[in-house]
Amino acid sequence: MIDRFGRPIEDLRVTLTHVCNFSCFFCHMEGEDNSQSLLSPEEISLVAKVGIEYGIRSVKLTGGEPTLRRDLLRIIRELKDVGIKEVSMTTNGVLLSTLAWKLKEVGLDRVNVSLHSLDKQLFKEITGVDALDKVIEGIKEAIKAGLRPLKLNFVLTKKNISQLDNIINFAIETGVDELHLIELHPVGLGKNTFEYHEKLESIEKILKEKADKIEIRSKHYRPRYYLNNLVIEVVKPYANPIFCAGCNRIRLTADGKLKTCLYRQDKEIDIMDILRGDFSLEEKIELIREAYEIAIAIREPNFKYRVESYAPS
Ligand SMILES: Nc1nc2c(ncn2[C@@H]2O[C@H](COP(=O)(O)OP(=O)(O)OP(=O)(O)O)[C@@H](O)[C@H]2O)c(=O)[nH]1
Ligand code: SF4
Ligand code: SF4
Repeated sequence: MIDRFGRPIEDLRVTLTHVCNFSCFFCHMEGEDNSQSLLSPEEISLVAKVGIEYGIRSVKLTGGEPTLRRDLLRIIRELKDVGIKEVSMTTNGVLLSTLAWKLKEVGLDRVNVSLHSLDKQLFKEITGVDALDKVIEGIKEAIKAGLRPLKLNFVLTKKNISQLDNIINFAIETGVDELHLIELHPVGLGKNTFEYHEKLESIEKILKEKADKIEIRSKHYRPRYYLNNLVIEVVKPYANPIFCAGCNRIRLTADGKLKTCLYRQDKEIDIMDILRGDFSLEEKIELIREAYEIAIAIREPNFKYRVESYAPS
């Protein structure tokens, strides 16, 4: 089912918790307010299952840090059981070395791991935690366990731009499948730290010259540059109407809202009362269907017009 702008919903992005064991200075917290409430594995899988009727094929688990959920394995298993084709997770990687094989066993297909620096001191400055070695261990274990394609997330800022070449070399040597170069955006803490914003254009120019092959992904029309068995994907979500035109996702917040856009708190539908209300399963399913239909009807690209200059000078 497509929205008024011709965009399908295919991917459900689920915030499992707002708690995190890192404190990155740019954390966007998925555009959500901090909350204590948590949806249960059954509630999450019910929303996903109804979503399949509207086109949902994949689920991305995120946070906060999703590995802090004690019932993470059950959540993944239930999502696979209700028929979600691909379940992936975005993580800071610090618990991956102990969890990778268990995650694979219950059906997790792949992971994205954040890695913003290979310099220990800078890693700590960015994330607030002295955990670089542990994260590297986690990345290696996840590759061994077959959580692939394994993607590294590198948020480019003025603080870590000097790390980029090291990260590319590390990715190639370690057998990482993709490196995502992500632009800092002014959401969550990023609002107050946007002074560290760095444009990606000059890096993209070099990638264009060096790449063996260039592809455009249907999700967000993201460009993908092939370089020595590594795919470098450029993720420019801010003030980019092309990115929004290719947006195929809808979100389920930690406190039970169907959220139509990272940036929009005015375009979400609270379904907690449906999930926790005194209804039969059939009634719940019907009400969740109605919520999806409203969400699709009100969904719109956040950026519709090109903003040429948005970075602070
Ligand atoms: N504005 C906006 N930014 C997004 C969206 N999806 C991803 N991003 C940005 O991309 C970053 C990395 O997202 P991930 O969860 O690692 O990856 P993904 O976008 O699901 O991509 P794949 O795993 O490759 O499918 C996020 O932290 C955001 O900064 C989106 O729909 N809107
Ligand atoms: S690891 Fe992710 S969720 Fe945790 S603070 Fe960093 S950006 Fe935020
Ligand atoms: S509409 Fe644009 S800003 Fe909103 S979630 Fe989709 S890609 Fe992100």
